[in-house]
Amino acid sequence: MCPDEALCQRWVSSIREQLNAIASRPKRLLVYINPYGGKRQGKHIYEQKVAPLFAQGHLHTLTEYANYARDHLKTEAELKTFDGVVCVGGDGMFSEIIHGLIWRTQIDGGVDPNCPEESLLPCSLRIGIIPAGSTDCICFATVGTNDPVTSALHIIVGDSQPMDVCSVHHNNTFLRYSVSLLGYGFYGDVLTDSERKRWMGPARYDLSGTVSYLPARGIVGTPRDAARCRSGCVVCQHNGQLLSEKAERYKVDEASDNESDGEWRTIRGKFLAINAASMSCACPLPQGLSHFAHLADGTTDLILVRKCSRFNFLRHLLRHTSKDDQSDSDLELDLQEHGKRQIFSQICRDHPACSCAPAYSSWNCDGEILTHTAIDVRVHCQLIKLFARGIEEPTVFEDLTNPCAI
Ligand SMILES: Nc1ncnc2c1ncn2[C@@H]1O[C@H](COP(=O)(O)OP(=O)(O)OP(=O)(O)O)[C@@H](O)[C@H]1O
Repeated sequence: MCPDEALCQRWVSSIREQLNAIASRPKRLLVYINPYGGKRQGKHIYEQKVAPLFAQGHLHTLTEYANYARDHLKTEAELKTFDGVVCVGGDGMFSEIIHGLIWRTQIDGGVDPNCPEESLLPCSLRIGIIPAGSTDCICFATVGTNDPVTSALHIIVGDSQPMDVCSVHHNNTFLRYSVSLLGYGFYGDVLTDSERKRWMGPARYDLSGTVSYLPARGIVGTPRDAARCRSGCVVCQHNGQLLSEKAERYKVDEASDNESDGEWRTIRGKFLAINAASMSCACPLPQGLSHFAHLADGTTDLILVRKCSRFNFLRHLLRHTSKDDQSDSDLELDLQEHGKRQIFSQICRDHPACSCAPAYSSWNCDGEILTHTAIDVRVHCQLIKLFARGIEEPTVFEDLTNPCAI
């Protein structure tokens, strides 16, 4: 609102000028709206909050059934006529979009998505997420807030945030793509058995497993260096550059095998949980499974939780809510307090181990159950791009404890 019309016009033309100067703004978007996600507000959120901000000419579709958007992107969608794809929904809808888009990109480019060794082609269309689901974890991890208008503005100005994607195969069959958490044991059972609370008794497991992995080499950053992935993350930029140069070298010299990637390592044992976190998996609280994981550094954080007492397992889970990582000593001290120890002992007594429980679990792949146990996981560095710019650090204006800011 502005009483002075001339001033108002100056603002409008100034803003238009600025927007026109941004070359990366999308002109035509393909929008999928899940009317049934979260609190069933997707359509309302899009119509009331987002559509009025978008220019005319975008194509929006209400999904008609689960996997409608995925299948449409895989086959029918005229992708060449769009500059980006927007999903209005939650993490499940986002997963549909990446499955459709990645698959289509490989088929169009002559890459076999069923082959676990293939280097996948990056998707050229960026993806926007208008949060309208229940958890909206991916939106939070890439934007820093779950607000439809903020997300719409990131789309309008054409922001770009690269993101790693893991492909998951069983033998030579493609199973799923994952961007957040792959978890076997505890996190698989939370999904399948949450009502029966079987997960409360980790001692019931006797999950003997073999995990083979290729340690990240030559890149910067470790899961314990306390460098959080934030807007303009230098770790992601550096590693993305390094890995794409390496991929180019492989292309030139087909004869070179993966020797220079280093040696595979194998760990055998009994585990309560086997997790691969490709992002911090943080919601506003708790801080996430792997606090210092990066969105686009070409690696996934492997978290192996060996068989331990219930008490220690609960301590491990509680540490996810703290600001530091698993080595946080304050929390250790906290838990030594007599009262808390008593509470945990009570929980453990109330949920005794079930000796008849089967000694297998399921993989939880970004919230979906996988039917196979033996899987191959490969990280594809910066395979997709989002209309986002990563989580931004609070500016001085948001620091209300700073009197200058007020
Ligand atoms: N028209 C539809 N009818 C039924 N299910 C649909 C339809 N469109 C999409 N879906 C499915 O609904 C599921 C849930 O949707 P969505 O992710 O939007 O919300 P949510 O599960 O509440 O949010 P979150 O995943 O963030 O917790 C998705 O797996 C998606 O495949």
